[in-house]
Amino acid sequence: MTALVETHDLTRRYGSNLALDHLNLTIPEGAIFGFIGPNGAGKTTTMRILTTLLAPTSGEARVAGISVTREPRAVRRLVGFMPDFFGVYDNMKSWEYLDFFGRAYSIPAQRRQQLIGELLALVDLEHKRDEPVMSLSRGMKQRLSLARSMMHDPRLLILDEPASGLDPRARIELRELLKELRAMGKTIMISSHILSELAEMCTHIGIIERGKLLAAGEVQEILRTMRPHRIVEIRVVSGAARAEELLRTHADVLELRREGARAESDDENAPLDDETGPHTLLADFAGDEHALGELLAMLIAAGVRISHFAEQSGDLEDIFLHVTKGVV
Ligand SMILES: Nc1ncnc2c1ncn2[C@@H]1O[C@H](COP(=O)(O)OP(=O)(O)OP(=O)(O)O)[C@@H](O)[C@H]1O
Repeated sequence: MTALVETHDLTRRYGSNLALDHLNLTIPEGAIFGFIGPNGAGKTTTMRILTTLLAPTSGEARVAGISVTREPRAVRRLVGFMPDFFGVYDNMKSWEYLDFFGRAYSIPAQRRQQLIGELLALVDLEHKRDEPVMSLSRGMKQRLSLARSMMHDPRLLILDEPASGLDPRARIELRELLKELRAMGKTIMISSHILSELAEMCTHIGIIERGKLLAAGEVQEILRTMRPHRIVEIRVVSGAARAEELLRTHADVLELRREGARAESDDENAPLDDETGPHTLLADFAGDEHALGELLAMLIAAGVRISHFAEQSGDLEDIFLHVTKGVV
């Protein structure tokens, strides 16, 4: 994949406050890139620079190879921005709101009409076409704002905290919408604190803190490299006591837990009884993929019957805490 966004030593100061500190970021074309960081990490600052709303103190940022500082007008044609707050114009109807921005982009009247219809359909707001913007729910306003950011058919969509303040249903709708946009060939950069939300909808993530990029790459790759070791979930239908015995003495099993077991439980050390099963065991496993295959074969050869044997996916929340340990 070629990079649509590239920053090189991007730095921004507000007085003595270093908001971005030599940030080197790459977003491949076609990616949904999740930009994760705690409050004040520098997410909005980065996004404002990429949308040409803010100048960097030093360093370079390019969209499709075009410099945001040298050719801002050309960059603006490529980028759609949805800020973390919804603009005013409350008295306008939904279609008028889009029409207003369409005029600002000098889109001819006839094309504008058609485009407004298409965009309202895309964000599922056709039924609100003639409703005043102020009567829309927060989720609907977000979607209208997203439609607005797409009026000029940008290649890159930059969405600042689009999931904040949305109820779970509106979040799912947003996620579906992002998938659709990706299928349309858009590259999307999205910021959030809601890490587990991003894991499901992003192809790539970058973790930023205090203006520095701590980790970046494909979601699966980050999950793999950032996790110290894998947790294997094993559901045992019969032979649980034998399974536990074998796992406890296995060199690659660093720790073994019974799912649902309480640490203070009296019978924690009593052998597992198949009558009360099936039992789920969680093994903290330090071996590689090959060793994992061997482990399964060994359990089966020992007569243990297993209905489920899988690596826990681990979520971004864990990784985020791991990467930013003690610094947040
Ligand atoms: N206009 C400004 N003037 C002075 N300092 C600013 C300004 N905008 C941002 N900052 C500072 O720059 C740093 C980065 O802020 P930024 O808004 O980019 O972070 P963020 O990751 O988007 O945070 P949040 O998740 O809270 O929106 C913070 O320390 C913030 O206080």
